[in-house]
Amino acid sequence: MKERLVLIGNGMAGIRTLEELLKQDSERYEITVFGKEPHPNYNRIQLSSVLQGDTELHDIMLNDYDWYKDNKIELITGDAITHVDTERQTLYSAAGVERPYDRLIFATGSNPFMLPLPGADKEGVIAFRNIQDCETMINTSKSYKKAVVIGGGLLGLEAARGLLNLGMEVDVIHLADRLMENQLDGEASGMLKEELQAQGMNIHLKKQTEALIGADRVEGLQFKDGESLDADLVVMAVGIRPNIELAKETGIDVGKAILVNDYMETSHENIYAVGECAEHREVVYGLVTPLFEQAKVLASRLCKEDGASYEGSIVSTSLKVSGVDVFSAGEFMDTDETKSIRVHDEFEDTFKKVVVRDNYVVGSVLFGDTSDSPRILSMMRSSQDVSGMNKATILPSESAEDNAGSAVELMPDEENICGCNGVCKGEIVSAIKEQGLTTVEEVKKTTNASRSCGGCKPQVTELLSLATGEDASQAEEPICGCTDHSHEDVVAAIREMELTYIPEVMNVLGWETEDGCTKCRPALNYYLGMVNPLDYEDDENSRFINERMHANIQNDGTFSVVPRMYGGVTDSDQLRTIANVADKYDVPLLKVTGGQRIDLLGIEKENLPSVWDDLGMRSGNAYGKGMRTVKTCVGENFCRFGTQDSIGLGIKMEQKFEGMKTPHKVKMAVSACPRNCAESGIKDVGIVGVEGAWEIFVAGNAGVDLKKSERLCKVETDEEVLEITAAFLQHYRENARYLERTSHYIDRVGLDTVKKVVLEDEKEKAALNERMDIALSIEQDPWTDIVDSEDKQKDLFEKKQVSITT
Ligand SMILES: Cc1cc2nc3c(=O)[nH]c(=O)nc-3n(C[C@H](O)[C@H](O)[C@H](O)COP(=O)(O)OP(=O)(O)OC[C@H]3O[C@@H](n4cnc5c(N)ncnc54)[C@H](O)[C@@H]3O)c2cc1C
Ligand SMILES: NC(=O)c1ccc[n+]([C@@H]2O[C@H](COP(=O)([O-])OP(=O)(O)OC[C@H]3O[C@@H](n4cnc5c(N)ncnc54)[C@H](O)[C@@H]3O)[C@@H](O)[C@H]2O)c1
Ligand code: SF4
Ligand code: FES
Repeated sequence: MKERLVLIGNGMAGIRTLEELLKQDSERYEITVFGKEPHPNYNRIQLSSVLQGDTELHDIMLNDYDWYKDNKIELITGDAITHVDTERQTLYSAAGVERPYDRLIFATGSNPFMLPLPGADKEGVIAFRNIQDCETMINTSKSYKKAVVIGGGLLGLEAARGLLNLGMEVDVIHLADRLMENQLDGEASGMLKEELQAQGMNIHLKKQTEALIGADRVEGLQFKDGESLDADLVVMAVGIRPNIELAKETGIDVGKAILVNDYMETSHENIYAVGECAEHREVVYGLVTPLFEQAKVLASRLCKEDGASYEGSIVSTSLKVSGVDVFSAGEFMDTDETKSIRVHDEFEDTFKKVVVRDNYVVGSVLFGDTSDSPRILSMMRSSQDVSGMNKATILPSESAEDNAGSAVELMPDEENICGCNGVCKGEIVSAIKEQGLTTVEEVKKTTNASRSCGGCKPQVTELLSLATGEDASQAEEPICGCTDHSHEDVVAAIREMELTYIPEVMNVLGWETEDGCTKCRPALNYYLGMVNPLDYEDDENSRFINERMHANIQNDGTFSVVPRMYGGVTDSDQLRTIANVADKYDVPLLKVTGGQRIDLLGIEKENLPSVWDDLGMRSGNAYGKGMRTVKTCVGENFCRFGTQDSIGLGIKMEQKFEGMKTPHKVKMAVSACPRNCAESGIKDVGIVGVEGAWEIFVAGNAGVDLKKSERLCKVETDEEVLEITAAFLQHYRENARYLERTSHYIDRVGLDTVKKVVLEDEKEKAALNERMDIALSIEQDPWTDIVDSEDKQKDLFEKKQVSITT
């Protein structure tokens, strides 16, 4: 019989230990994992990127449910272990689950430290540690304005940048006299403060909070110096505390955390600890690089008695805030025993400092240009004696590098590229050459490089380009972890092999998982529908919840309903109907949207079909990957400046493209003069009236990644606008990757490529229009469809759903 191994804590260190263990001996243990959070293992580090709008929540899963299934691991999520009986070698959970163990791993991580201030229990006072915190911040930003972050360390500043991106006003309250005082000296910290202030953060140093004020919800902060500040949201980021209560109650020796030896063994036989909950040689780590090193050692200990030992780690950090490059490692402050080399370039706004003690590099701080960080870290890790070196060469100037080749090219093979996962240049290059890797995703899968914070992705991409001779930044990436096939491969296969349904695509292309995942299923559903519009039967279960319910789910589980109003025009009958529906269903909030529509918020799920029926209006498709709205200005009908009928054209466009499905949402606008009141300059398709003609702009984007649209052409008639818009959108539908906005698509392929087809090739323009007409010919109003079908209503509103909720 196999030994039973139980892991408490389904986080980054614990699961990395299992991954390493499975690599060494996949058959040795029968494994059970308990995780308090209701998710499979995700990349906690990337919560900052999710908050900053660079990544979606569904992209940060490291091991989805299939991974556990495929490796025969029993996973129990949303349930905490509350008691360990070491006599009976049995664990007990909060939900009453009981499991025996032969070996037990504590990987319980940390809890965020919450300052015990009066008022700290008020609504709106949170930490930043998990998916729920991240969702709370995103949702709060939709209704509130003022955020205050307490703590100007790594976490606080990453949270503050995220909240700024979400459109909130942000104040950072910091206790020390400089930001990131655990990582930066005064000079670098001062430069950081200036940069963050320029980005819009209000930073308060040497400020101590005395109380949080407000009724039920937080309304402000009271400081020790008598000052106060308004706040709708307070995020505490003042450090973490190892989660060791359970270990303590079990009788395991603890100090600051669970005490472990060089093999990650605790004071109890067959009980181990790894990650932030472990204390090794008086050090508790709070970064993934050392935790992954511990994981490797523990895995080898679990496989053999004479495995490697853990000797401690040299840690380095980088702040993940876009536009700010900061790196810090080891001893960064000057002392009587150290000397430092420093270069402060006030023209380029960069600062570099390397600290040397007894002829060894022991620390560094880099600001503005962190390209030297892998080399410096490598010198620290290998304890390189620099006594014989010309000290100036420790910090080479950029121009010297430019002449001699890129920094990555010049690195020796043993130098680390990926700090988080400890992967050196030689390892990556051999993997690329020996296994014929061509994409960053493949390198990530094979070597782990770039799997955590993603900070090393540019270097990995450069190595790929150097090794393959191709520009790897343009390489096609696999759709997701279920397959090695790229979006382009899959679309080509669907066309060439005439594939017609999702399981067939997965089967023919050798998918690695049985049912795919939340990334590939919606993409395949879109591609199949795009290639075979007349024959493909849409797979509702492969859609995200909003698209399946034809309404937007809100933070309290209710839905928002936006009826279609072509061109943003309504009349008194429609308004009366909407008002009657709002009264009948006690709609808590009626709101005019940015797209000039009326949003009925707070509708209960079971009332959706009757609300749609009572409204008698078509769906505004405000929830889907497809055409959303055409916003219009009043134009020549009423405006003094208007020379064109913007409303008329807007309505024609909206009627033509209503229901169109696209890789991502598409927003349009028509303004009747260059004053641009309908904001045509930030839309996927924006039309602007000029004397006797229309200018067509494309690929604009509002939101987090603000981008001004690019001018496609100028035409004279409404018909030409419709024809060129259809050709442009069909080109986008056929060639963009699923979830790629028009702005990213044009960035990738270039506007000239699109112009050649859409403007210069009459035959292709006509063919694109024809294919667009076919696609549009099958679109039906989804609300009417559901209202008219009892079966569909039962299916959607009575049966329990298999959901893709993120
Ligand atoms: C927003 C953010 C950004 C970060 N950025 C970086 C970065 O850029 N670089 C870096 O190196 N580090 C970063 N970190 C730190 C890094 O994420 C942590 O060091 C790492 O996740 C710790 O791993 P762990 O497995 O020890 O703990 P965790 O990932 O916290 O996992 C522990 C898990 O155990 C569960 N658990 C606890 N008690 C029980 C119980 N009794 N029963 C069942 N389950 C239990 C917890 O719910 C948790 O899911 C960041 C952290 C945050 C919050
Ligand atoms: N990029 C990264 O590597 C990264 C990003 C986020 C989080 N993390 C890790 O997550 C963990 C938590 O991060 P953190 O920034 O909360 O911890 P931290 O301990 O690094 O920083 C906490 C900061 O809060 C300040 N502080 C403490 N009490 C305060 C008070 N009363 N008022 C105002 N400020 C106060 C401290 O001066 C300190 O600078 C750490 O282990 C960190 O390394 C790392
Ligand atoms: S865009 Fe020009 S025409 Fe339209 S409302 Fe504004 S000023 Fe008037
Ligand atoms: S350095 Fe963080 S993933 Fe490579």
